[in-house]
Amino acid sequence: MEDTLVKHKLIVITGATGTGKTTVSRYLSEQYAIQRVITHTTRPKRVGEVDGVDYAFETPASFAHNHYIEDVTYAGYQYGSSYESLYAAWARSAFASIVLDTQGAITYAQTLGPAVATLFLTIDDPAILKTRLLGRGDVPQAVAKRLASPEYQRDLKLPQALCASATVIANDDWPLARQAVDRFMKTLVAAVADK
Ligand SMILES: Nc1nc2c(ncn2[C@@H]2O[C@H](COP(=O)(O)OP(=O)(O)O)[C@@H](O)[C@H]2O)c(=O)[nH]1
Ligand SMILES: Nc1ncnc2c1ncn2[C@@H]1O[C@H](COP(=O)(O)OP(=O)(O)O)[C@@H](O)[C@H]1O
Repeated sequence: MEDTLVKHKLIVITGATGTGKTTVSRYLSEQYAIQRVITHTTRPKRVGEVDGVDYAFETPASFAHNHYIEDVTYAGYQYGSSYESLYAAWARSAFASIVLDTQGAITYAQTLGPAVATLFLTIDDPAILKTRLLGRGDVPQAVAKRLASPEYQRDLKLPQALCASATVIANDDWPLARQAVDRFMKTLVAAVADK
């Protein structure tokens, strides 16, 4: 494990629902060939989502069979990140990315230490998030349930435990956010090359 951590980086992307975590992880994959760590969930598939690409979709029974680095309950469903998925991503590229809630982001920062670089996404007016979720094609009842969850409220704010280490990116405007991601990547690549 020690050896693997020296040679690899994990970009943890966190923030509230709809702030653009998936958008950033797709951008990192397309622009920088950064592998996405596929996590597991019991929530129902949304329109357009593909099993094994967006998530490993599980039943409550099958969810229990994996080996998790951490797992959480978010808005009534289970989510977990497995060792198998992390190592599968790292086997294909030195950098990988994973999308987590803030609880998971704290666990990863504490467990993997300097191997982790955290991105926290924010938005100036959270009221816009509802429009984004509906625009994404989420079912209105699912959006209402998500926005009423304590996890949603919690993830709007950068947790104290990540204040010193996370890079905060405002995603009110995608072209500006994309530039901030590019600056973050430049710094990260330079830091790794320095070692
Ligand atoms: N801690 C943790 N959070 C996860 C995991 N997989 C997904 N999440 C987070 O669970 C939350 C809900 O994810 P999802 O249902 O896809 O909703 P979305 O954020 O609106 O796209 C998001 O904050 C995800 O980042 C995981 O394995 N562990
Ligand atoms: N800056 C932005 N302005 C407008 N829409 C955006 C922006 N960033 C992302 N989106 C859109 O908002 C929706 C939610 O983004 P997504 O990346 O799925 O968020 P998350 O993974 O954090 O829930 C998607 O339809 C996405 O295309």
